[in-house]
Amino acid sequence: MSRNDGDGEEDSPKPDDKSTASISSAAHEETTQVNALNGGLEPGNFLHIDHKPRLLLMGLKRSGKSSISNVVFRKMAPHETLFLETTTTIRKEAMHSFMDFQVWDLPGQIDYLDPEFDAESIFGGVGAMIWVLDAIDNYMEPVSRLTETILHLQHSYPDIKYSVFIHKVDSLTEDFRDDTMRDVRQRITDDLYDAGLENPPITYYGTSIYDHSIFEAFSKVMQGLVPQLPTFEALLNTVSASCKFEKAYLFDVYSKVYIASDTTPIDMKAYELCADLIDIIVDMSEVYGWDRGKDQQETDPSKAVASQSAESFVSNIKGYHLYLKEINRSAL
Ligand SMILES: Nc1nc2c(ncn2[C@@H]2O[C@H](COP(=O)(O)OP(=O)(O)OP(=O)(O)O)[C@@H](O)[C@H]2O)c(=O)[nH]1
Repeated sequence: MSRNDGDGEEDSPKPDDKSTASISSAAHEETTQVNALNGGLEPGNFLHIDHKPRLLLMGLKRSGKSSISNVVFRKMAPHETLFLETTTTIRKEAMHSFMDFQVWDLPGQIDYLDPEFDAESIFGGVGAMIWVLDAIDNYMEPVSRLTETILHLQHSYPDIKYSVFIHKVDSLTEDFRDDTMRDVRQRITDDLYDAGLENPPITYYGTSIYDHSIFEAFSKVMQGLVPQLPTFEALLNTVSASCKFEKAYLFDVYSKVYIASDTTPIDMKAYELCADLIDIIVDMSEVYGWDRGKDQQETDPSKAVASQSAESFVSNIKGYHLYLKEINRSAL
């Protein structure tokens, strides 16, 4: 697919044009609902059946956890989240990409630090925890709940990586957003320092479901769980250098989370355009696509890179040329 903007630009990229490759994985999602109570979370049952890195979405009620999960993994329109009901069960989203992830949305009303609670069933095997903090609400309680949680878990589960999504920042002015982010960060750092934990492994992101910030933040968190990240980055560096791309991403098409990118700085405008292009391609393939014998592709690497894979080129959109090429795990 290509487009000429009418000012004489040709469809093919020129060396000095901005070209961005988004290389996307064939992936699909599945969702399982499980009972949040201990009885429904027996280790060895579904928890440890496979060793997919697990990512937990935690935070107080109404902070926005389910909205994030629905917008990123189920393509829910952001305004539809206004009608979401309180989550009472753990919701699992599985992402089958170059690496299989599980994302668990934990109900806000359960006290996971209760000694009666079977912590191993939730936190055993967790790679990363995202703490969703509502930036437009009083954040004293979520900050103290987060620090309690980290202090409680740090000895038994020292490998968990923590991220704080300072969420709903679309409702804040830019200045207030920066102040809020600084303040939240300072409070968490101070509280943990007072409790004896210096330099906690926490990363902070300002997020909103109403723009691409949530996808960008999720991508960064996921990348922290990809052991092959340096290899992917090196491969993407090679692709960029050989093809004279300004930036190359490896996307999971269904979530628009990028598993890796080359090591040049992220250009948010280019990322947003790539994400929009993926939306268009996925929507069009749902209308005009055909069954491509997925199983055969998965098992036969030579067929995986055959001509049936999706490919798209968009010329000179806001000064960028976008090239999308579908690959899947067996092609690597
Ligand atoms: N302005 C704004 N509102 C948001 C955002 N994300 C979520 N919301 C709203 O926040 C409200 C609560 O969202 P939920 O996703 O149900 O919150 P939750 O954390 O899952 O709540 P529980 O299920 O009770 O634990 C909804 O009305 C959402 O529309 C955001 O980025 N910006």
